[in-house]
Amino acid sequence: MTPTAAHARDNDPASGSASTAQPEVSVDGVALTIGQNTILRRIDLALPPGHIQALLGPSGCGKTTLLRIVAGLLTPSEGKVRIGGATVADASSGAFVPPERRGLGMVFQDYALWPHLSIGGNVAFPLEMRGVGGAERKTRVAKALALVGLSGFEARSPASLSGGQQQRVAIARAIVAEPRIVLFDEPLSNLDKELRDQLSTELAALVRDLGLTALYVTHDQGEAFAMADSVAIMRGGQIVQNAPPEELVDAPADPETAEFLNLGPVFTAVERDGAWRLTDADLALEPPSAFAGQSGANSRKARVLLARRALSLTAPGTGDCDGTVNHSLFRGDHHLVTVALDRPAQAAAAQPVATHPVDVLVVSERRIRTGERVGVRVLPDRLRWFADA
Ligand SMILES: Nc1ncnc2c1ncn2[C@@H]1O[C@H](COP(=O)(O)OP(=O)(O)OP(=O)(O)O)[C@@H](O)[C@H]1O
Repeated sequence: MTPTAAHARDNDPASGSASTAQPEVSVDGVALTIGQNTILRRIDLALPPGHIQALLGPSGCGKTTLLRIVAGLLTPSEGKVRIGGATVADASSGAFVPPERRGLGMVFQDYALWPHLSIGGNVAFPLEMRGVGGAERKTRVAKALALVGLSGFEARSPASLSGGQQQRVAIARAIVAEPRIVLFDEPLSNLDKELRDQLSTELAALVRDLGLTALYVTHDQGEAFAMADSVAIMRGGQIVQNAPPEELVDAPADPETAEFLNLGPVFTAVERDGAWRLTDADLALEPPSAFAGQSGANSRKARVLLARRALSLTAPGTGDCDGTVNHSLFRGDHHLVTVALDRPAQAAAAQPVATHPVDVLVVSERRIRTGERVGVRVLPDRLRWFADA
């Protein structure tokens, strides 16, 4: 895709009152219950103009449902959705603006191209719906196809295109009417990894170049982190954390989020005689003072994320803990080494076979053979502590 200049804005009735001070999209206290099922609980989101917001979470967490509520394909049981400052859904008043009047473009996982229409016909469809005349339609279709790298494809049929090309057509169709906002529902998940990486980079550049505000549903962390300004982590119908990717990596909100983001293992630590140690490894740790201050008199347990970025390898006896290499995986430009940390001396004596081995992942530049003894050094300010619930 070859982004050029920013699009002019449509005069859409749903977004005509927009001002740059307002969020382009806001979701306030949205909940959805269907029968006995609570699918979404009190969702709040505010997308400033030009913001790319990803919704990331495991299957069934409610990402698509939230997107469909913003799109107007579902109505919320509670709460309000505003687009460009105008209310488009409000459960308390019953206000509802239908999808075609929300000024949105949409891209779905399955491309959703009409097989009986040519590529040109598919891309022109939103313009036809708006009564745009033939000559202008042709120009705008050509421009949209050029933006996605498919100039001259107007007469082709969808069936003659590869999956990646079909998705480019769907993207052209979503932007041809120059919407302010585009909603993406797992747009790349039907494509193979190489194409996904390429298209996600191109798509992010296109969205930014056009100044679009985007809501982007995915279960692929790499895609969300590469594309989005902020990533909302969803679990069980709720947003558990919404932050820029760097902040999610630095400070995941809870152990489940740390594990979902595959940042490293989370272990239990206990405080005894003023010193904190892992329960199952011979490793003393220093918690941040703010965290130590938060623990009450009875709270002597915590959980701690031993993120890969907090650990490095050193010679045995020269780090914070020694361990034995379980295995080493070559990852193209580094080795990912799994180290079983040594158990505390008294636990090892009482119970020679570790019931809870503390396996940590450490990045290494050299291959290390299984069974080799190593030291592990910890960078205390890269640890993430969680008060035990
Ligand atoms: N019409 C419906 N009636 C009852 N339950 C529904 C309905 N639509 C969705 N659900 C349920 O709501 C939950 C959230 O679904 P949703 O499709 O939003 O999840 P998701 O995070 O997008 O998952 P996936 O990545 O698999 O698409 C699921 O448990 C789903 O079964």
